[in-house]
Amino acid sequence: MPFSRSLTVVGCHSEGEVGDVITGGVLDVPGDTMYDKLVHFQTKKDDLRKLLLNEPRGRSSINTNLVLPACDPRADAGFLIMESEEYAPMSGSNTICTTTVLLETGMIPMKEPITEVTLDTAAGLVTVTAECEAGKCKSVEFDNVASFVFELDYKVMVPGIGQVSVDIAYGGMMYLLVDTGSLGLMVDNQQSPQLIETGERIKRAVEAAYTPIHPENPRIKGFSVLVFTEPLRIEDGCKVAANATVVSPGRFDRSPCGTGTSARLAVLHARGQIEEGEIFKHRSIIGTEFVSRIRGTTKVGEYAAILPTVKGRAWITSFKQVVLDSTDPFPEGFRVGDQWHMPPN
Ligand SMILES: O=C(O)[C@H]1NCC[C@@H]1O
Repeated sequence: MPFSRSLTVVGCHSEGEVGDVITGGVLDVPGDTMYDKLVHFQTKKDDLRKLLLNEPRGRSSINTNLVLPACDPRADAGFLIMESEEYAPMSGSNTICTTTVLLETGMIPMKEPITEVTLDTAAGLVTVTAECEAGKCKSVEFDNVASFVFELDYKVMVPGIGQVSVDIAYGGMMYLLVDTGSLGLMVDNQQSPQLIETGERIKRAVEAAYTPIHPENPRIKGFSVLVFTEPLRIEDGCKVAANATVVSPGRFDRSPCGTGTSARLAVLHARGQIEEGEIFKHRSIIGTEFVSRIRGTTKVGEYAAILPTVKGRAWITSFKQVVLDSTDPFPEGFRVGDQWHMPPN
């Protein structure tokens, strides 16, 4: 066979966001922690992420997860999250997809009605509780890592827009949160091009002025994602908000974004707008929902932090064998500006 790579991949999406899972074809790599393994892939084996996420095998709006043995003996499995521009330390939609694939394919035995799984991620241990019935994960709830606010109402001058006020928070990835109404915009699919362009511009302007650094793992630094927020509303007695999450290089998260939901909960708590135990439903650009709450509080370095719990669903979409022909001229794929937001030179 002329193939230089052959990978077993289970296709999956969580509330619309694709989080495919590599279940075979990649050997474990050295590293004492999952973050060390993340760095190994980032610096020595980034061709795998590019092969799967770039065209022609991928597209701008997908993620791929790699299941690996856990480093922490308390965990059932480890996994690394590959996104278009980075390896995310943690991700909500990808945790829900990975858990669903691990349980529905029998890589970890499913126990009905509830299966508890501990996953080792680059951001730390994450406990997951899946509601299971007839071989299917009906919902997946994860106890995310401690989330906290770096800055509320940080002011930045954005070329072509003017002064913008942003909140800066960590929810497993580094977030910028911007009130959509403050820019005269709305969370609305019709406004997508404007939201994407504005979001990427704000991100670049804040990046030039501020670098958030995780106090307990300084290797986690710099911004990943921007969330356009809408004010809280009350629906059937619950706090609800829509969001549009701009993932670089400039596309929307199709899910409500689990780490973004965690960052939003940290901001809402810091502003006194939500209390421990209250339900917060976060809606995506396509109207899908994650249900979340604050399960406790803690500290991360000097920062007051919350412990977020987020619940959503995922569905397997395919079982595929992805190959690289050794004569393929694009072993790391390519990007084209009609589908990919190309950053300015
Ligand atoms: O759910 C999340 O946390 C995310 N979805 C894709 C981008 C983020 O990782």
